[in-house]
Amino acid sequence: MVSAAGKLRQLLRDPDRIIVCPGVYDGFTARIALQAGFDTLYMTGAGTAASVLGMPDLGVLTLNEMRGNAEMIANLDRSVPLIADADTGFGGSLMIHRTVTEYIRSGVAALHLEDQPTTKRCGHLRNKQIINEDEFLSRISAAVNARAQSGGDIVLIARTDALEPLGYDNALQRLKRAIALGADVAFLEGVTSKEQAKQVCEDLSPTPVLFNAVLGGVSPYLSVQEARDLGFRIMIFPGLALSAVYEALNAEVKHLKGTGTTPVRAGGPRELFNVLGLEQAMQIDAAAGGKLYEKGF
Ligand SMILES: C[C@](O)(C(=O)O)[C@H](CC(=O)O)C(=O)O
Repeated sequence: MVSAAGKLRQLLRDPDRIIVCPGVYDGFTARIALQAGFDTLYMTGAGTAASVLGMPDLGVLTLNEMRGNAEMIANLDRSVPLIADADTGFGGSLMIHRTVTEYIRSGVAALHLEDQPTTKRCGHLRNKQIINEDEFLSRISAAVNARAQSGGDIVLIARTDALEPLGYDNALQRLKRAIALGADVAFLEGVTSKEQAKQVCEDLSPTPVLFNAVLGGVSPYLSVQEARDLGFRIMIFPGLALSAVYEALNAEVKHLKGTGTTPVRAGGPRELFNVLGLEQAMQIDAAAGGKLYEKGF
């Protein structure tokens, strides 16, 4: 069986293709994206912090929390590769070794590692701090070595947040050196214009470059087609599910609080459970000779 990373590598081999990954952060949002037919997913750290901890994206998640969430999402449908956030790698070289090894064991197809200190913040917030280049490259080396020693595979995405504090040339150099060490994909966080977007894809060619579509963030709005035309090979939408849930639920709780009523809906719990695999659950029981669900629900 081809590994999750192997599947993602196959998709990356087609130079005309852009891999589109809706950002999900739990089983439910992942199932909704899978049902819509996406063939790759992205697990957002910001969304994981929000859903697991009820906290903002400020480097408070531990490896176990992030890895556990990624493992659950990656294994809902193992034919769909999951790209997962690994923030700063959660510590020094030994921790990064452990992070990469455990993400591989968990069935994650790709992870991104960045050059912020462990007291990081979302890349689209202001006044970011940055670790020095040698430290960043040592993170990347630790990841590359861990992959080689694991006997498995994972696509390594080097992310730099150096653009805002240090400028384009410095950020580009970090990415080039990370690629030379064995990173497979480059991620320039917080691209500020379409010209810069095109430039980074050209400057790093033929290495695939990822575009982080944070709606309302510092980067220009790009459609999938525009991102592809600019040269990007992967596009993630980290805030997609978070914003949709926030807007929809915010309106509903306010409505309930204000009026004491909720909207009347056609679909009940069965429709939601169908998205979550009700049919497969029935089949599993029937295949084992069970009669629990033979009359349906
Ligand atoms: C991609 C990202 O790391 C994430 O956690 O999903 C965030 C996105 C966000 O906070 O909206 C980032 O860009 O830093």
